[in-house]
Amino acid sequence: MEDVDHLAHERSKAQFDVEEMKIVWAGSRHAFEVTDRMSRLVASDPIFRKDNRTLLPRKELFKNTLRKAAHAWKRIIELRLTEEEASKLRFFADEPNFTELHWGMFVPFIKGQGTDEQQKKWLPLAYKMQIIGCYAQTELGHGSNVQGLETTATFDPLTDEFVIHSPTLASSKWWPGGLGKVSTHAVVFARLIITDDRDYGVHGFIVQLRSLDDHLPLPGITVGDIGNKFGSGAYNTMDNGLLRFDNVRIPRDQMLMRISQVTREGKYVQSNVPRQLVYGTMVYVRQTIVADASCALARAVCIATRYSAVRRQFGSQNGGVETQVIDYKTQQNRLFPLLASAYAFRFVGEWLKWLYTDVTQRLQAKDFSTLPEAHACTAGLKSLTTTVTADSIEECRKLCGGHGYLSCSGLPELFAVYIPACTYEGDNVVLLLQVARFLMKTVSQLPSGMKPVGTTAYLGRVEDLMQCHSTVKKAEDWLNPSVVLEVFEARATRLSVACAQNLSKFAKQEEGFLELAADLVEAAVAHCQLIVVSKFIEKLQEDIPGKGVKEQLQTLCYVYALNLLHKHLGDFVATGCITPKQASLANDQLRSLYSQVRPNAVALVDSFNYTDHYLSSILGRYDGNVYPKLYEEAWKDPLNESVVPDGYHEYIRPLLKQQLRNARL
Ligand SMILES: CCCCCCCCCCCCCCCCC/C=C/C(=O)SCCNC(=O)CCNC(=O)[C@H](O)C(C)(C)COP(=O)(O)OP(=O)(O)OC[C@H]1O[C@@H](n2cnc3c(N)ncnc32)[C@H](O)[C@@H]1OP(=O)(O)O
Ligand SMILES: Cc1cc2nc3c(=O)[nH]c(=O)nc-3n(C[C@H](O)[C@H](O)[C@H](O)COP(=O)(O)OP(=O)(O)OC[C@H]3O[C@@H](n4cnc5c(N)ncnc54)[C@H](O)[C@@H]3O)c2cc1C
Repeated sequence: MEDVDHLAHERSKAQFDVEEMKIVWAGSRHAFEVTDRMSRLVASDPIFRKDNRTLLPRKELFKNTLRKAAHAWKRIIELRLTEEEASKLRFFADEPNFTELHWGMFVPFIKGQGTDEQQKKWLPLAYKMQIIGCYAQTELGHGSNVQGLETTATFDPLTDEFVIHSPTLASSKWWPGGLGKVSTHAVVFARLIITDDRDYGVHGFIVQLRSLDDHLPLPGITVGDIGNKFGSGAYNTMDNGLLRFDNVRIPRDQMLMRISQVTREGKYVQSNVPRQLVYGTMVYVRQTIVADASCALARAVCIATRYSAVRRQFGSQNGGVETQVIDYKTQQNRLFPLLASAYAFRFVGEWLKWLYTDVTQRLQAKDFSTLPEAHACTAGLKSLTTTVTADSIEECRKLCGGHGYLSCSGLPELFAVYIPACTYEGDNVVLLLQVARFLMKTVSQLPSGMKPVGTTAYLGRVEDLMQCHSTVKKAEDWLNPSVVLEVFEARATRLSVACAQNLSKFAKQEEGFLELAADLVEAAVAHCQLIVVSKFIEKLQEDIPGKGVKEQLQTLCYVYALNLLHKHLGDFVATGCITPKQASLANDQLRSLYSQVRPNAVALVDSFNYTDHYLSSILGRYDGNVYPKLYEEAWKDPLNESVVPDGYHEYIRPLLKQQLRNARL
């Protein structure tokens, strides 16, 4: 097969230093080097092959995942990889499996909620994978409403134990990843009941589920997989599980006791910390999901951009070549905002990581003041970025036309793997309602002179923002960060204030919340979009080296903001932040920005530095050699192993003969 770069011409048009942009995308030179090394290590190892995933029956698929996870662990030990390198290796192995929950939730939960003694006991076992853990919170009948969980943990003072029990079918644990077939232990969320029969609400407990000798469930435990999920391959590599307890006894010291304790005498002692800290692992994971959203979106956009540059339709003159579909303004209008969103989510993800680290340090110093904001930001940005990413993967599939529907485009499996992100770690609507509560609380405190800080600081300028009008007079006026920021702040303020005013008309605030939920969600989205826009603008204040790199990012930042403005025109115009004329100027400016993105588009997706192994897409191949490889791939399908298909003699031949006989009659 020829070895040429079909996209070389595209790459030659780039107006910026791609190698420097790769470093901006990775976050630092060090991060770039680690990511690059780990992605190549995985790509060159045949055990991490994944091109056959969608064709394997579930049992084989699952066994193969176990094999890969074991191999990944072996390589991590052999190569003495650091925690950072190991997590990148798992990321590029690119197959959801139990280790995500072990490292991503079980370990962080013990770190966050365990006492020093508990950490000393459990963490070394978990770090060496001598035990494998999962996070068992959700139940068959209860997911979003954590306070409604039914599993009980009743203290027995006679034996100094907790008795873990599933009182109803609805209380069966349902969904935890890694639970179905692998985990030996789980962090179990259960209602704490003490001898006085008082219910102290949900707490976390470490429960051993399976024997460390023969992997059989321990007495009183019923455990299994919940069954096949959406799509082929995809998330079916994960053993999401079900779990029931029949009066299972665990020692008292297996309740995670950093936040609250039960003494030997059965006394409940609450540390001087907010009870919401029991939800801390969710805050941590939501923050990581935002960073993952930019990776998944970038992956889909990389495939769609490269393919749009390869694919040609219409426009041939005098027998010449047809037009590259990336040159159509409609294609650009659908694709370039997604490219801009990938970068926007990357930077807001970076900032959220900083916010999370900051709040963690404050918590250690017993400063809980920024916890509500950290909760609102992680919940809101998790919701916003996963919703957009899930929708955008599907849009990228459509941008690739018919070929996008082939498994080997990589997009169907990516979509199937990604969409549950809109549900897990908090349903996206439920999370936006949490943001709305935070906003309503902030607005209600304004009259008392309370100065909002952090991401709600803009609400402190409520009087100005309720009245301001954009000064834009010509299209280029939109290319000004303060002009853009002001309209996003004004829109978010006006939507929040309108909700607060409407809420005040209800005698009972909770009734108002239920009735106005749809408006509240819109106000929350406006607030979250403002955060993303403002963090992109802040990123551009940094010193960014490399020829043309900052200019490209500036262009993408305006594409991101002006496209949002165009999509939510109703909000911006109805709240009087901009006039219809200014909206039309924004649209003119957006079109002209697309022309600036166009020559750089392929280089901008090259800057993600994804290997062909990670992309697993023929349409998104680095060399753009799409048609020969699609042709080759078709012949690999098991259906093409024989010229005449199995079933011909039973079903096709008799049918044809019957039709022939009928025709003769
Ligand atoms: C092609 C192949 C590709 C392969 C790719 C492979 C890569 C795949 C992608 C990456 C994979 C990433 C791994 C992810 C694994 C997923 C694992 C999933 C795990 C789970 O889902 S675990 C279960 C998660 N469950 C939830 O999130 C439940 C959601 N519900 C809640 O969080 C709460 O119940 C609530 C927040 C909705 C309500 O809480 P509560 O009842 O207590 O209610 P109130 O509303 O009354 O709140 C009281 C006050 O507490 C504050 N609060 C609430 N939560 C928090 C918090 N977390 N932190 C701080 N404060 C919190 C509220 O704001 C209230 O405050 P107020 O001041 O009193 O108003
Ligand atoms: C792939 C996957 C992996 C998972 N992994 C784990 C895991 O490892 N551990 C674990 O414990 N759990 C896990 N979960 C469970 C997950 O956390 C829950 O599914 C999630 O929290 C949503 O809860 P739910 O399913 O109860 O949805 P529901 O709350 O029943 O939502 C159903 C619908 O009702 C709406 N709704 C609910 N409440 C409200 C409200 N107050 N106002 C307005 N609308 C509302 C929602 O928006 C949604 O449209 C996983 C789920 C999936 C899909």
